[in-house]
Amino acid sequence: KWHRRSRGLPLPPGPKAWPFIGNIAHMRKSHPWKSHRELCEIYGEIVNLPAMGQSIMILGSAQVLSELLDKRSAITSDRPQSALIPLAGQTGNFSQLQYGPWWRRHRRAFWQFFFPAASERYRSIQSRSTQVFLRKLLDDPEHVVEHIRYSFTSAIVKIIYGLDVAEKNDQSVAMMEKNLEAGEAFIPGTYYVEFLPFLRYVPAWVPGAGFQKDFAAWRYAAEWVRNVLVEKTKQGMADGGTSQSIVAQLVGKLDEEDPPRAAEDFEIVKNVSFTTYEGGADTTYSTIQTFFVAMALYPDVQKKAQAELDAVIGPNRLPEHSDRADLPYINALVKESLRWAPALPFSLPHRSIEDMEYDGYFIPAGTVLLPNTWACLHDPEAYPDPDRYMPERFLKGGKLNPDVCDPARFAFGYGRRNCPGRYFADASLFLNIAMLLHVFNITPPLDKDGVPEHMELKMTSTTISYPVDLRCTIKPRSEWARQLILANAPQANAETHA
Ligand code: HEM
Repeated sequence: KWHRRSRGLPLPPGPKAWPFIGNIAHMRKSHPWKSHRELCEIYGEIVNLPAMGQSIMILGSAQVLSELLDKRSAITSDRPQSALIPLAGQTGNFSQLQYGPWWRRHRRAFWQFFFPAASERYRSIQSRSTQVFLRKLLDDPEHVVEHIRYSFTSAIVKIIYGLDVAEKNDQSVAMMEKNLEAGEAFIPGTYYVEFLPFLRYVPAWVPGAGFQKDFAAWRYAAEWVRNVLVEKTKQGMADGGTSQSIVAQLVGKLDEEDPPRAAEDFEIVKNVSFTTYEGGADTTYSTIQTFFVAMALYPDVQKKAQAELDAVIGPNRLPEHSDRADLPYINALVKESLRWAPALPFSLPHRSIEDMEYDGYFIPAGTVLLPNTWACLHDPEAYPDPDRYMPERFLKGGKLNPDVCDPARFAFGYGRRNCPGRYFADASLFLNIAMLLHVFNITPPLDKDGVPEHMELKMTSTTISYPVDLRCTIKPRSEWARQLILANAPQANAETHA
């Protein structure tokens, strides 16, 4: 039967697999995108790496990604269904849904608010949250990580739910943060229940089953975010406070004449709002953090960017979205920040739903396809000297060079599952980078004697990867920059609404 299915074609090559556990050791390696690139150097652009009875293949080149995930997207856009998804409360996260009509309804509901023109509607909210971010950095530069988080959360929660987030002790933020922690469960090999699903039935009191407590807390947080925030928006719709939000618009379209359909659509409202925060939070957060590290390590790049901002914007105002076309170097910085240390180095796994052939090899239906995004963005042929942060690689004659492959092509994923929030994310990155560099100098951390400390880029080995060390010195460029921040800082929300 196998011979008929495969038509005698071999599986792609790969390292020798152990009986039953297969290549699980390869899956559990730290920074697997680096070790998997080494495997591709030995075996080729597609490597067979079965583990625990599951067919798994690494896709390690731009060519194979384009052929399998973009061109054959109709049969490679499914997701593997891990036992961890329901355990961690992520059943409502549509980025985890199987390819099919139910996923498509979610994606459509999302896309109507985030296609390129729709994404422009959020520019004033993005500007406001970035201005608050500048003010927070001015007052308290030590807590840059918390300020990045607050800036993104306040913008996205306003857009999705129409709610204001308090600066401190906001219950919604605490719950969303707890829910994001569930991402840890998906780091391959963290929990054995991923490979031995029967473990999910072991009660929490059994020695060694402490993981059940982690999962219960994540499930609680996920359900809280899915239900409570949507209810708050519905309450706010009565007095108009939240009526511009995505949730309010989706709720307004529910067909009350058809209760079963309305009930399904309401589930989609809850899932889409939940996924918007999950999809955008850690990714944008990671890329902005990477940008801070790059600026501290590459002062020449920073100076060039500031020279461009001085010439185009000047000292009397902050950059805006409408300045984008006049700021090619800043645009190059956005691209290089997405490339240098991608937020999702391994993207998200895809899964094939039909048998297929590629380059003389057989790829059976049900294979998990792992895209090595990091390897493509660090391919020395496409991006010479890839470990160096060098925005100039995207420029020619002072303009963006269309001949250099846009990192967005890899960083935002592939085919029908590619990131539907990419236009929103890109606008957010541009505005943050332009505003930050216009008013701040970012340099390495100083020791107690004021001497710059050693700094390097080290990324976490997690699905969404971010810099391990973000200590840097952030100071206003001069008195005019300080005044500009103060003059533009909107009042942040001091009260908790929860
Ligand atoms: C720098 C920022 C971002 C990066 C690098 C990024 C990257 C990605 C990647 C690699 C995927 C998986 C694609 C695939 O499976 O092939 C993805 C999926 C997704 N992203 Fe983003 N993303 C970012 C920001 C955002 C934002 C701001 C939002 C929401 C406003 C968002 C919403 C989503 C959603 C909903 C999915 C799931 C799509 C699906 O499965 O159909 N992302 N993103």
